[in-house]
Amino acid sequence: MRRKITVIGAGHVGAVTAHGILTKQLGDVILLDVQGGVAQGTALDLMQMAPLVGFSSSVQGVTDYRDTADSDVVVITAGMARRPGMSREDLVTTNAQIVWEVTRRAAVYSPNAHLIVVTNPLDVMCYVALKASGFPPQRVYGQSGVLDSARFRTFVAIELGVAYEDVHALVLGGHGDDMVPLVRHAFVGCVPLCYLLTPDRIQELVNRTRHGGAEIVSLLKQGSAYFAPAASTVHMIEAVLQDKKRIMPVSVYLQGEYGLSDLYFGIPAVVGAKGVEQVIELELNSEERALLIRSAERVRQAMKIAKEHLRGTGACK
Ligand SMILES: NC(=O)c1ccc[n+]([C@@H]2O[C@H](COP(=O)([O-])OP(=O)(O)OC[C@H]3O[C@@H](n4cnc5c(N)ncnc54)[C@H](O)[C@@H]3O)[C@@H](O)[C@H]2O)c1
Ligand SMILES: O=C(O)C[C@H](O)C(=O)O
Repeated sequence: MRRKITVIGAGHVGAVTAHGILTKQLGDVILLDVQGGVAQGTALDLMQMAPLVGFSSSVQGVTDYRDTADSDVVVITAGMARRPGMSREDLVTTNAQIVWEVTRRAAVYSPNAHLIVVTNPLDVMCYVALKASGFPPQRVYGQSGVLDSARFRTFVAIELGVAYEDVHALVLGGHGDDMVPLVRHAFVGCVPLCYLLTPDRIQELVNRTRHGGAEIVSLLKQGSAYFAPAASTVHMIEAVLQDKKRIMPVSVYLQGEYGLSDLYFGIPAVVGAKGVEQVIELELNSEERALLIRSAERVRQAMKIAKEHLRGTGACK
């Protein structure tokens, strides 16, 4: 039997994620949006690729959560994207409300699903989805580090003129301007990055990675990136549905790991059929630890705003 994947939010990221799921034949897609015509129109457009691309899965655009019942994976992309001059945290109250509502409704119909959160500010929205769903943290996690790491790898590969897939690098921490690209853990082939570029040049690539989302927002002007974010999300869905046990940075609920508790934060994890199957604790030096703590502080500040907002609306205690 084919797997069922619901994508909530049929905007830029949602539509391209659905496209990736279909072309990789990962399962049937339900695309749900609060704007009915958007979900239906996008689904029809995607379906008409089938004879050309050769996939056999189906895609349906809906507005009714009953159509999402018994999904294996629910991807949450619903919400506002930022505009030039905004930080991701500026979206926190609007998107907390949306993510709370869509998660509660989806969770009722798919109590055994994995929830993969994409909406920003990412780490806070994962927390909102955890509380709204009541699911175990192992099945509620977020996409950010796969994208941030892909950006870092891309910039290094371009700089050195080597194949993108031969650059291995990890970006940890919150999905914000204080994210932590781990230079000591970056390799080109088997060669440490610090042997290949000067510290100043590496720092420039680190800074470009940290602001990689904002760079695209400032160019697009109407919204934020979506091709690489969707590809990153599909990479995670594939790891879950095919039980790949891939190691990737994921926003996971920390319960003491890295000395942090009760927050979602990007760290390397093993992702497979059970969701976040293992959290990997890297040996960090004092400078890396300090950067992670600064990033965690920023996530906590935005979490506080989200919690106060949701309490104020009566959504949660
Ligand atoms: N985590 C990441 O790495 C990452 C990357 C890119 C974008 N994002 C975030 O993903 C979100 C979506 O980005 P986008 O570019 O697709 O935006 P978009 O505006 O193109 O699409 C958002 C969609 O959500 C829908 N929506 C809003 N409220 C809804 C609700 N209550 N129920 C159902 N659907 C609802 C809208 O109608 C719209 O179609 C943003 O918050 C953005 O910041 C995160
Ligand atoms: O930058 C954004 O607002 C969208 C996303 O988080 C990204 O990193 O591209």
